[in-house]
Amino acid sequence: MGNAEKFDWVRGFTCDFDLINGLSKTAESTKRYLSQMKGMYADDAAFDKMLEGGNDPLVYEFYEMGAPELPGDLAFGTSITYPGKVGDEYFMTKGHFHTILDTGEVYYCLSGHGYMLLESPEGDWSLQEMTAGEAVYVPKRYAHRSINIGDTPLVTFFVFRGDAGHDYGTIETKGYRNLVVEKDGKAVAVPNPKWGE
Ligand SMILES: O=P(O)(O)OC[C@H]1O[C@](O)(CO)[C@@H](O)[C@@H]1O
Ligand SMILES: [Fe+2]
Repeated sequence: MGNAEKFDWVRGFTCDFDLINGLSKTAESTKRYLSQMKGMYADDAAFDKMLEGGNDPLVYEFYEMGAPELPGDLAFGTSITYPGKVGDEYFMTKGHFHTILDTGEVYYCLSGHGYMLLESPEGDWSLQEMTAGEAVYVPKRYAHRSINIGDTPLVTFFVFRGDAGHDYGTIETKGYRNLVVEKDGKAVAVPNPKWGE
């Protein structure tokens, strides 16, 4: 049974999410493996090397609970980005704009350490630091990507409008203007050499 049928979106329901690892015993997660992110990391050689020998690390997973795609419903769940790097670039989600660009989102960090990378279509961007207990507001119009800069899973709980939708087109074609890499043991933002390609 899929998540949409498991939960009563009309009369209400409860669902568990672990505070440390973010996983649910009730809902099924959606998993994204490294092979599904081809071209998204700056270092293609390091990317290909990590997939050698049939390896395909799990980069992140999240819960699509099956919220009705309507303006009055709320999609929510946890998102778990695992620790790791491709070359010197930290593991991250693909990231997306909302199809209805004028819709925001809230993320509350349950555990781990990372950044939410925000970027508007006009190129305004920022990194919002996430540690347990911090909430990040993703304003309408901003693309958002979670980046794990720690060595434990980065676990967040998110909520957004049910009909917002995910627009991956821009991110998959142009990318983000900046990347977050490890330099001298620190996480720093650097210009994305592939941006606009
Ligand atoms: O869209 P991406 O970057 O693959 O990541 C999915 C994440 O975005 C969300 O849709 C929340 O915006 C969650 O489902 C999950 O945290
Ligand atoms: Fe979103």
